[in-house]
Amino acid sequence: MSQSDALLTIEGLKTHFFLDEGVVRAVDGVDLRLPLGKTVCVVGESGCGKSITARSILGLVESPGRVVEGHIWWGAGNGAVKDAVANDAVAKEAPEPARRGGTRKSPRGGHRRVQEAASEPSGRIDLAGLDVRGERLRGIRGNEISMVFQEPMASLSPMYTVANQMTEAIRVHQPMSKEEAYQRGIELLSRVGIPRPEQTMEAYPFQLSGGMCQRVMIAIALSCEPSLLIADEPTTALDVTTQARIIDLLVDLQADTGMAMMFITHDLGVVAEIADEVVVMYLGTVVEQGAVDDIFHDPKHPYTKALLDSIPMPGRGVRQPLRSIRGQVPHPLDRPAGCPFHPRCDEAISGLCDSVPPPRVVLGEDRNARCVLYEPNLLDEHARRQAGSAGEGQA
Ligand SMILES: Nc1ncnc2c1ncn2[C@@H]1O[C@H](COP(=O)(O)OP(=O)(O)OP(=O)(O)O)[C@@H](O)[C@H]1O
Repeated sequence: MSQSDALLTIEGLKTHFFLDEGVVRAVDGVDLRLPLGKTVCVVGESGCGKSITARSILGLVESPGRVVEGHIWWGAGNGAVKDAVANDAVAKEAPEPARRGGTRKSPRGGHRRVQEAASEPSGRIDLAGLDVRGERLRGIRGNEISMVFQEPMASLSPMYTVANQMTEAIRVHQPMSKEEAYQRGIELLSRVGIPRPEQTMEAYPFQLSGGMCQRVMIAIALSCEPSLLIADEPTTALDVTTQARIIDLLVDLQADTGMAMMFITHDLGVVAEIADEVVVMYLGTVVEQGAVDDIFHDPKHPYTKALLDSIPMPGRGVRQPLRSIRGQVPHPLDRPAGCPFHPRCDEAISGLCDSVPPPRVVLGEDRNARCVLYEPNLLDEHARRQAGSAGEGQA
């Protein structure tokens, strides 16, 4: 992926919580890129900062947390979003529907707002620099970038019908009469596979199943035809069959609209099924990012290897036992020096990994890992130092 293909680029993002007990460095130097029109899955054990990274993008981090450093660049550089808009116009005239990735089939011109947003002198907007309560970020949130959360029931108000909530959400961002918004709501509910949308519009959320509520939330998220949908473990609260249906729905919608998707999950099976790229997070940093096949077949970071060793994989053989990752993710208040993964790492180098923050090493155009094992200069220097101190010991 070239720089110009990135819809969202996060650089050195730090989001900290300022507690009486100390500073929780929930996100502590995240770098990642989301390409236009692709699905990027973010994985990692509980507490490693996946949700807070997503919330930081949208300015939804609650006090006492806040973004303290870094950039969240929105809108592709070098006019790529504008190119996508132009391609979109071409796609509308072409007989074939738009393809997965890059451009989008949008009967309503959903990229228009990104184009306006990207028409800054730099071509991109730094979301980290915007006032979290300001108009600008509110305009982008739920308009260009939408989010679907874990708990659909908690995201919908039990006091209002689906129709109330949908029409209100639609009218916040689009100039429509109540009647038009109602009709649009019905269209959206059928699009997310709700069989009797008129009936569902009149229901209260507590009258619907968890899966139906999540479909309603997805319909609301799609109402503005976002360029990016962030889905934060959208199926965790649902039973297995419903989980599979919701994931299929998201994949279909993504292919249909060409929106990019940032999908946060613990489930590596889902990652294998839907991801174009994978971001692996550990204790507030991205330890590896790459194309899904590379990550699964040639993982570089010891943490990625350990995660993959802990799940059943086709071809591994039934007799080979699964290995759990030893130890636990440390609390961010108790962050180890050097590489945060070193106390649990089978490949850690004493005197190096426990003291030197690991560099982010670019391993290919779309591939990077944050680990000293891929930085020959550091390894050589460490080996020289070791040899030097061994020599002194003998003298
Ligand atoms: N309001 C808060 N106050 C203090 N610390 C917080 C707060 N919210 C999150 N954190 C801390 O930030 C860290 C990252 O949390 P986050 O929710 O992003 O993890 P996660 O990777 O999404 O985990 P999970 O997979 O369990 O959702 C955790 O250590 C968490 O305890």
